[in-house]
Amino acid sequence: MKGIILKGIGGFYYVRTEDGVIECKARGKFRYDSMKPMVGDEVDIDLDKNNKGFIVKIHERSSQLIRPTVANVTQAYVVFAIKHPDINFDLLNRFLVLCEYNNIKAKVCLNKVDLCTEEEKKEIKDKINDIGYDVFFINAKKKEGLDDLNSGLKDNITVLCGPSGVGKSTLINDFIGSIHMETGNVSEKIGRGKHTTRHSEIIEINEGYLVDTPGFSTLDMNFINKDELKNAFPEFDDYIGMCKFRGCNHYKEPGCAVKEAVEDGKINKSRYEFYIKTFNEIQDGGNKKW
Ligand SMILES: Nc1nc2c(ncn2[C@@H]2O[C@H](COP(=O)(O)OP(=O)(O)OP(=O)(O)O)[C@@H](O)[C@H]2O)c(=O)[nH]1
Ligand SMILES: [Zn+2]
Repeated sequence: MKGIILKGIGGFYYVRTEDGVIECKARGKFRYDSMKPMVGDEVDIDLDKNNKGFIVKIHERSSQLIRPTVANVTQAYVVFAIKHPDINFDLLNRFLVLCEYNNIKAKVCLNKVDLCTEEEKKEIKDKINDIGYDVFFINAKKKEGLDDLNSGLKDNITVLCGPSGVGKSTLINDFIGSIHMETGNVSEKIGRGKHTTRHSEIIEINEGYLVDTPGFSTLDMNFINKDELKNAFPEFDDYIGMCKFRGCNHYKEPGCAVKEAVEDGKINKSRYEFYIKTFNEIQDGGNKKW
């Protein structure tokens, strides 16, 4: 039987299958393996003669986050506030690069729309669309503008990320609150303390899954090397193979198609500058902690 791990506590894994959620243990081989089951894993399970579940196979992962520890996240809602705190574009770019690096599709959610004017909205939207990402304006406090984000959960494992104070917890509660109201199971999710350590979990919602804690906290600094960095800018993809030198870093090399595209205004200049700044932060040859 196939399923997906919703949560893991104390050696037990709760696996969503066609026949409901089944409590499973991992077969011995996984305990000694570096590849332990993770929340989000697609697994095969067997039932023994006492109807106890065992994980017998873990399918290949498309992505693997460390904090929270969740496999196969497909999508990130990258949450920033329009104001309070103001958008820090450097930080936004970091989140976007981390998403690309982790093979996760990013959608930019701009919260606290109640605090800005239409002109301000347009200006920010143009800027973010220009670097190639969709923008969703929301008011998490009043649960406004959430329809597209709610329907976007379908068929995805979604994590919310973004800096402190932008409304991530409010938004997670908006999503989870609606589902728990539907199922009448409100109590479990109320009063989730900020400082209590808890296991992460993916919550079934709108035919998809939502990671119930924010990911990529600003403290999460991933390892990334220069080639991985280059590949984390989707706007460079159109120019792959067009630079004069193979393995061009789009930096000081002559005949660089990416640099030409920047000069022609086809690639956003501030994103390119962010690329160069980050490139310089990464030491030659090896991985450097951001
Ligand atoms: N004006 C306004 N305030 C909001 C909105 N959404 C959330 N807030 C407020 O913003 C503050 C921060 O919200 P949180 O949900 O705690 O933010 P967070 O991103 O989870 O913050 P951390 O836990 O520090 O990472 C709270 O006081 C919220 O009430 C909104 O749409 N408009
Ligand atoms: Zn180049």
